[in-house]
This record gives sequence, structure tokens and C-alpha cells, in this order.
Amino acid sequence: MSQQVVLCWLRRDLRLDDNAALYHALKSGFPVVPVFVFDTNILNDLTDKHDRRVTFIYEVIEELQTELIKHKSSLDVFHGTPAAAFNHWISKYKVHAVYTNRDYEPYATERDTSVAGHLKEKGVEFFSYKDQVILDRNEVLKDNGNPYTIFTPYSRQWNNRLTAFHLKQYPVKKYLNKLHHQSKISLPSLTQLGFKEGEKHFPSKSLKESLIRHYDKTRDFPAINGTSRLGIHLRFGTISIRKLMQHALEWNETYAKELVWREFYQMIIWHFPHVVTQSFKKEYDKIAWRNNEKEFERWCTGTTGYPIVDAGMRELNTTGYMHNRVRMITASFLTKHLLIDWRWGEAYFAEKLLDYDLAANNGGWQWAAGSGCDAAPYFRVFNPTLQMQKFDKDLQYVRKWVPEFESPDYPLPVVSHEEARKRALEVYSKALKHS
Ligand SMILES: Cc1cc2nc3c(=O)[nH]c(=O)nc-3n(C[C@H](O)[C@H](O)[C@H](O)COP(=O)(O)OP(=O)(O)OC[C@H]3O[C@@H](n4cnc5c(N)ncnc54)[C@H](O)[C@@H]3O)c2cc1C
Repeated sequence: MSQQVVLCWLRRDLRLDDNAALYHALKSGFPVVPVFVFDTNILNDLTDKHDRRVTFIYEVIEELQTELIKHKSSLDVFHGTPAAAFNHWISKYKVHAVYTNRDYEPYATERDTSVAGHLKEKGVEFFSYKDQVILDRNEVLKDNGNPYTIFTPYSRQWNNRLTAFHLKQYPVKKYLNKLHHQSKISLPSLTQLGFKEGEKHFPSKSLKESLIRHYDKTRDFPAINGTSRLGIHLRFGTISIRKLMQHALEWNETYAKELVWREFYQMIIWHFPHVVTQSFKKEYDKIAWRNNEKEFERWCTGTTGYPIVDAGMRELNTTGYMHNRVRMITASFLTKHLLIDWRWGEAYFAEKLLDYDLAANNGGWQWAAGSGCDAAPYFRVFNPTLQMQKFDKDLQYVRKWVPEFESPDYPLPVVSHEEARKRALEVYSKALKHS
């Protein structure tokens, strides 16, 4: 333990190329030990012990390990809390500094502040970098220095701020000879982590050029394979946003804009962490939600009697994916038609979505409920039947997921659209009038 090293703490950046923190660590002049924590603060909250996201991460960690071994190095993986992990690593290695990429979620920012403070007491520096987004924190602000809360001016300013430098990739591969050489450190098994292997069919991370080039024309139709399905890879950093954005800007403006929505919500959660538990517009927390548990159950199981809603929920329950258009319809249906608190739906999606991301999910739910920063006006209530006629005209998507549709086995609608719409408008306007 005579040699000083630096640690590169991987989290939502599970790749060895174009990785900001890894690049800076490799250029630090000290040998680099890549480390990863299977964080019990997060894992213990997952009720499904076959959680596919844990299987996904585990698979990626195994791939990273194989790659690192080729470089005579090893990933050092700890199962426990981050605090315990760093106590362990500090006693094991002579640690000069820790390098990591920033995460904007409230749990992560508190965790990092606490770890950085603890390391400082031990004389170890903590460096964090932007990697998950193209522009972060205070890089896109209004002229008065406040964060944007409306997407269109945010995205305009985002475009003004963007330079070629922001898209430049970090040439990490060139410096992998700076990794700390040591023999392989065994990973804890999935069973030791308290999980079993979930179904392993994950979307590919390859960039489909022709699909993205047609994205603006195909993205709204759930029966078409017209979106990139890169959500899980962006969530865990198995692809680089710089590389993706560079292609997106060249291939399809609408697609690039969706990636900017992702940055917008990341920055909303960073600047306004209260959105995790409260409505962005506080007056929306006065809504008298009905929160009927039986109706919630019908929504979860895809038996509301509204085929497009049911198809979406069944797709989610079966595959861990739901098309964006249908996410909007199902979320609107839960909050407006059933008057169930958006937090119930948000939590259900968080449990099921393979691409679950706190910032995007919270943003999407608050958008649908009307309570969000740049939400649809509350009086705009999606009509699920019209949505189906418009976006699934041939009923291809609905028939795939709801085969009993149009048969006597299919349930009657849980509420009538017109009555539910009227009720939603009354309840919302009552809450907002008194605010
Ligand atoms: C109620 C609701 C919940 C949502 N929950 C999530 C979530 O947990 N995780 C998540 O990544 N996205 C979420 N979204 C946004 C969007 O539905 C998904 O990003 C998209 O459907 C993922 O499929 P894709 O990878 O094929 O996306 P594509 O359409 O190919 O888009 C490419 C990428 O852009 C980003 N993106 C696209 N649309 C949005 C958006 N509106 N907001 C933020 N980022 C976006 C995603 O990273 C996505 O992978 C939610 C939307 C709604 C309405």
C-alpha cells in the first residue's frame, strides 16, 4: 500500500470511453482504481428481487470488469453504503483523491456532499465533473441569473450556449495504461446482493441512424418501432450523451430537442429539489385527489376499459417499457379521469420502467397532472378515445396488448370520459381558485 492512487467512482457513467471523470483521473499523474458501490440505500428499497435494472447494471459491471482485466487492472466493487465503501477503500489503498461525475438528484447530491466532507477530514480531495448532460447547473440561466422553468426559452438559451467544445469526446482509451495494475477483485454475486437474475433482454445501445433520421415522423405512433429506446443507456451512462448529441444534431432536430428535454428536467430537479415530493406549482397540492384504490388497481393492471390506456399499462407490466405518447395518455388518465395523485402513478412507473429516471419521470408526471414547471394547462384533458384514433388508427398497438378488446370479456369503462372530464375540471378549478 505504498503507492498513492486515485479512485474513479463510477455511478451513472458505466463506460470506459468518453467519460469525463475517468479522463481527468487518468491524467492526474496517479494510477487509477475504478470503483463502484452497490448502494444498499438504493437497493434495499427495491421490492422486486428480480429487478431487471439490477440485472442490467450487474451485466454492465461484469463487462467493465472483463475490459479492465485486459488492462491488468480491476474494478473494486463494494456492497453497502457509500460511507462504508470509502472507509474500506481508504484503509485498503493510499488514496490521494476521488474523481467522479456529477449526479443531480437530491439523494445523490446529499450523498456526494457527505462523502466529500468525510474524505476532506482524511485529507483526500473530491473532484466532480459534468458528464451526464451537455450543459449543467448554472450554464443555462436567464439574463437575471435565475433558472428557466419553461422549456422553449430554456432550449433557445441551451442552443445559444452550445459550442463545439461541449460536444468534444474525452479520449479515455488513449490513457488506459494509467490504470492501477492489480489482480482481479471478485465481484459480489447477484445473490449476495439479495437479487436474482431478471429477464435479460435489454434494448441495444447501437445508434440507429435511419430510425433517428425519421424520428419526427414516426415517434408518435406506438405501433411503430420509431423511437431510439436508448433511455436505459442514457440512465446508466452506457452511452455517452456527447456522442449521441453530436449525431442527433446532425440527423434529426426533433430528436435532439428530446435530449434537451432530458437536460431541462435534470436541471429542474437540481434547482428545485422540492419537486421530488411536492408539486412544482405548490397550489396544485391543494387538489382533493379521490385516490380510489380499486380504480388505481384497474389502472395498474390495464383493465380500465379504455383500450389505449390498458395497452400502455400492459406493455409496461410485460416489458418494462411504455411508448412516450402512451405514457402521456396513461398519466393524464390517472390524474385527470381518476383524480388519483400523480405521486401514485410516478411511484408505479418508478417500480416498472427499465429507463426509470427520477428527473424525467417526475417531470413527465407533473406535466401530465398540470402541476409541473412547464405543464399542459389543467383544463386540457386528453380524450383517450381520440388519442387512440389519432395515434393508433389501425388499432395495431391496442390489439397487440389487449387481444380481448371488442369481445364481451373486455371490461366496461371505469368512468365515462365526459363525466370524468367535467369532474376533473371542477376539482382542479376549486383547488386553484382558493390558492
Ligand atoms: C409520465 C411520463 C413518465 C416518464 N418517465 C420517464 C423516465 O422515467 N425516464 C425517462 O428517461 N424518460 C421518461 N419519460 C420521457 C419519455 O417518455 C421517455 O424518455 C421515452 O419514452 C423513452 O423512450 P426512448 O428511449 O425510445 O426515447 P426517444 O424518444 O428515442 O428519446 C431519446 C431520449 O431522449 C430522452 N427523452 C425523450 N423524451 C423525453 C422527455 N419528455 N423528458 C425527458 N427526457 C426525454 C430520453 O433520455 C430518451 O431515451 C416519461 C414521460 C412521461 C410522460
